[in-house]
Formats: sequence, structure tokens, C-alpha cells
Amino acid sequence: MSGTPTNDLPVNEMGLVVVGAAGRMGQALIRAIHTIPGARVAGAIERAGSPHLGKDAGELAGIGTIGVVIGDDPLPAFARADGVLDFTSPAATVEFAGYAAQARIAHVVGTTGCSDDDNARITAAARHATIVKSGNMSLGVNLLAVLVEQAARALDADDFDIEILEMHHRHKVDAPSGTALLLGEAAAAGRGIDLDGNSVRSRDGHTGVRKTGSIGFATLRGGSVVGDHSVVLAGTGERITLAHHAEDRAIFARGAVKAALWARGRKPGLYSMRDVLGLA
Ligand SMILES: NC(=O)C1=CN([C@@H]2O[C@H](COP(=O)(O)OP(=O)(O)OC[C@H]3O[C@@H](n4cnc5c(N)ncnc54)[C@H](OP(=O)(O)O)[C@@H]3O)[C@@H](O)[C@H]2O)C=CC1
Ligand SMILES: O=C(O)C1=N[C@H](C(=O)O)C[C@H](O)C1
Repeated sequence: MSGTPTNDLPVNEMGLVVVGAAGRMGQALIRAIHTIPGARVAGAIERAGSPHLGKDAGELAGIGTIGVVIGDDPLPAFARADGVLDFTSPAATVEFAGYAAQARIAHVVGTTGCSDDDNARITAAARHATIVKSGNMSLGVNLLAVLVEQAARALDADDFDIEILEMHHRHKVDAPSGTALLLGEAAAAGRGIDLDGNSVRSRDGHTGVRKTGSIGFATLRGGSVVGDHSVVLAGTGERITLAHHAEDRAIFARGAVKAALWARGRKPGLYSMRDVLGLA
């Protein structure tokens, strides 16, 4: 049975460690692995001192006992596994990338809000680990990014302004969301420009008129919203809106497991969900 670490498992089942196993995404990942053929929960990790240490990961995720107890020691867990699913925090992800490199296993990173320095460290770890990193693991958002790139390429910057709106639940700690930035990168690629040099992350006070060709971001936070994103291409007298609404974290969790299965046995490097989904 998937998810139960007994000795009579098929040998080719991919053993996955979920770090941040008690979090919103951690629990969704435990549930997803349990239902996806070819994968099993090989370990569950939380930080030292977490009130969830010692609990069964399946019990916490609402699927009953799976015989995997949440621990706080990642290295031995990674050494026994084929891959890691990581939706935690930037600092934790940088640390886990180093351990995944030591263990020479796949590392699927969904964590958002990473700094340039964090990303450089993750890229360095990808010399030895097979890392798939994306601000959004869902099929829908990655397809949306392809459409945004096409629309941005087709519609001239002199005629159409690009604005990206996102709304998430009240517990989210980073802004703009990883998805908003991913969509911004897609728009910038379509326009043939660099996002960092052309983005407007917030507006307040006397801002002056909009700079032609810039890509604007607007962030909303509240309630239990799983993740809403819209890319507006605003022209004179008409407006195109390309949007995605996430209704269940299961879409991200299924994408992450798919990424891990794809990464297994692949040579070390830094990959994206577009690579996994064949949309690159
Ligand atoms: N790419 C994608 O498709 C998606 C990405 N995300 C991203 O995933 C991340 C997590 O989101 P979410 O699940 O909502 O957040 P949560 O806060 O619910 O979960 C994060 C979990 O990671 C744990 N954690 C933090 N540091 C460590 C550590 N050093 N060792 C072990 N565990 C640790 C936290 O523990 P503690 O509470 O004790 O800090 C917590 O249990 C965010 O960056 C979010 O933006 C979310 C959804 C989809
Ligand atoms: O924190 C979240 O919840 C989410 N984070 C990701 C992001 O920053 O875009 C993906 C998803 O929208 C949910």
C-alpha cells in the first residue's frame, strides 16, 4: 500500500520525504503522495521544537495512520529517500538543498519569497541535486504563463499595459506571490525585457504617470483564498484578462509529486515546472 514504509513495497516506488510536513502544503503533500501510484512517504520533517514532532504524518493530514512519524533530523531521512518535497521557508529550503545535494537526490522546491542570495545557493546545490523549483506547481498556472508570454509578445508595449493582480489567504508571508513573479517573468520574456529593471512592485502617493513598458504588481491578502492571479493587458478602449483561480492545494501537491517522479534519475541541475510539463 502506498505511504506505508514496510519491506514488501515494490522496489521501484519513489520514497519521498516531506519537509514542513505539518504545514498547509505539507499536509496536502502527504495526502497526494498517498494516492499517487509510484510514490510513497519515506519521511516527514518539521523543525526542532515543533509541537508536531512524534505525530504520525498521515494522522495529521487526515488520512489515518501511515506509520511515518514526524521527526526533526533531515539528513538521515534524506539518505534513505529518493526525493524531497519542500514547501517551507527560504532559509529552510537553502539548508535542505545542501542536504539533498549531499544525498544526491531529487529536491522539489515550492517555497516562494527566496532572495537572490537564496536562489544562488539553491543553484549551487543543483550541481549535485536534481532540483525542480517553481513558484507554482499547478498545470493551470504553468499553461497560463505560456499564454501570457504569447499575449505579451503579440501586443505592443506602446498599446497594451501589463498589470498582475494576486490575492491570497491572510497567513501568506511573502509578496508579490511566487506565481505573480512567474507570470511577470513570462510577460517580460514575451516583451523581450528584463523583469527586474521594468517591474513596479507597489504604488502609493503621487506616482506620476505610468511608465510605458513597465509591468505592475498589486497584492491583496485576506481570508482563506488559496490563490487567485490575473494578468491584465490594458489597451485604449479594450482590456484582456488572463486568470487562474486555485480552489484546492491538491493541485500544487499533485504537481510536486509529478515533478519528483519526473526528476528521478535525471541528471543534476535546476529545472522548472515548464520542463516537467513539456511546456518549455
Ligand atoms: N509553488 C507552489 O505551487 C506553492 C508554493 N507555496 C509556498 O510554500 C511555502 C509554504 O506554504 P504553506 O504550506 O502555506 O506554509 P505553512 O506555514 O503552513 O507551512 C510551512 C511549514 O514548514 C515548516 N518549516 C519552516 N522551517 C522549517 C525547517 N527549518 N525545518 C522543518 N520545517 C520547517 C513550518 O513550521 P513552523 O510553523 O514551525 O515554522 C510549517 O510547518 C510558502 O513559501 C508558499 O508560498 C504554497 C503553495 C503552493
Ligand atoms: O502561499 C501560498 O499559499 C501560495 N503560494 C504560491 C505563490 O506564492 O504564488 C503559490 C500559490 O499561489 C499559493
